[in-house]
Amino acid sequence: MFAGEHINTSEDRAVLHIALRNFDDFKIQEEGVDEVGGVLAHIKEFSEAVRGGSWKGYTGKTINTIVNIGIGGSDLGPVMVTEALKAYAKRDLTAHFVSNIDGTHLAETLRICDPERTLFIIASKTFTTQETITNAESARDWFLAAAKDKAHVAKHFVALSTNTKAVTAFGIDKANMFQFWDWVGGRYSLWSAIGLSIALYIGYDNFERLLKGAHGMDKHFKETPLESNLPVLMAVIGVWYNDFYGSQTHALLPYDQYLHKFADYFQQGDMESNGKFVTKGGQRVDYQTGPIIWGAAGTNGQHSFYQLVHQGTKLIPADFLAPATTHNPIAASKHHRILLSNYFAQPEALAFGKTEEEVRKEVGSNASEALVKSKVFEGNRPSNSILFPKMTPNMLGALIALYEHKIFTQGVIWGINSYDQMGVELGKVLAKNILAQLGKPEDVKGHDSSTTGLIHYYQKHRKE
Ligand SMILES: O=P(O)(O)OC[C@H]1O[C@H](O)[C@@H](O)[C@@H](O)[C@@H]1O
Repeated sequence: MFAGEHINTSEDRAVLHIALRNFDDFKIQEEGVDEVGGVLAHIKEFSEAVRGGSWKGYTGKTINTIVNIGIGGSDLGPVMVTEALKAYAKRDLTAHFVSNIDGTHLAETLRICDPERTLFIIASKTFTTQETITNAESARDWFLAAAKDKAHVAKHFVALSTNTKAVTAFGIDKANMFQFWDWVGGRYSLWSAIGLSIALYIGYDNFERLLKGAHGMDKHFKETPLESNLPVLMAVIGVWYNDFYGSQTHALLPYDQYLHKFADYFQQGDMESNGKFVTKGGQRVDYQTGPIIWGAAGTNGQHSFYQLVHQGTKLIPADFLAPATTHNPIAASKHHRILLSNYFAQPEALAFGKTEEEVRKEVGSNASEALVKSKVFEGNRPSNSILFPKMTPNMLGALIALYEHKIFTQGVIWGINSYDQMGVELGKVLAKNILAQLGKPEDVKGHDSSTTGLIHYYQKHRKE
């Protein structure tokens, strides 16, 4: 990976998200790598102009709202990072993220935007994704309904993409385009131009700290002996439970409200990378590959799904993550102490449980056998605990890179290509065919009885 080899074999591409945060440290040979510094300089210049007020809207007002329009890797990274680092945000710049094609997502966002002070960021590696382009066109129509003159689009729309031709065809000036390259996978792209919304929200200096934190983990991963290599340790522990103990999922449980989107982010990062059933050589695997990633911020999960985690019939390896120091020490950090006491207690309970003997002592001799049995915790349920000083840009960068390299290592062990995503294509093609048939019942052709019946029901009951 670090040498720029085309390890994304099906697409004949290098995998070089590490080059986006390299700061000329590792020598990397690949076309475009030498342009990373220029794009970062453009991000710095632009974010400082918007945040400093020198970039004005079409009526001369400053920008106080950014709307990132993108989906998947062009949305989830910026969403997770801007939430995780909200403590570093200027509170006079609001960030919104529109991803779903459901008109509700854009409508509810535009309802609270002022066209004179809103900057739209059209984020799309391919600049062909149907949801993003449709949302971008509707946002442009909304803007022009107020601004009237197309010349004003340049002040309120920028693009993040590898596809210059499509960007200019959409009507965004090349000067307002922030470029990245094919060797940046969508789910690994928050370090690239896709991170513009992050730089606008927390400032370029903090965005750079995020990059440098990730670079530190890159160096650790590249240089540390396997037995002390954090991504490798997490990878092999995960393979151990996934492939030798049959666990089907892996829970990410951050005891930090700022990290409440962490599991959402790695649903794409892990499941779109390692949700594969064919090896790079084309053989169907006869072993388990990528786990189902899920999770929620603690302590909320404890009041939702921990019953199953503790006493269910599923083995669920879990990562518990927490900062030793909070950004919000309200009530003299009483809240943080309670949060952390739970962060320490849950893995202990999962590992060591409660024996029948301990339960009997608690409930007394009159208790029914059924009651005693229902209060036993079998324990022996595995978890990793990750504790770090504070949720800072540098630490978040290191944490994300830790998981990126864990995913890489597991993909290597499973012999799969972690960097293509053939599985997202079929649904798109079928949807396109169905879209063309939604007019009249007689247009509906070539589907199974269930799909046909559903479409006919929709055609009968819709009110448009
Ligand atoms: O950034 P784009 O090109 O709009 O793609 C958005 C998303 O589309 C698909 O779901 C996949 O290809 C994802 O990997 C990608 O992140």
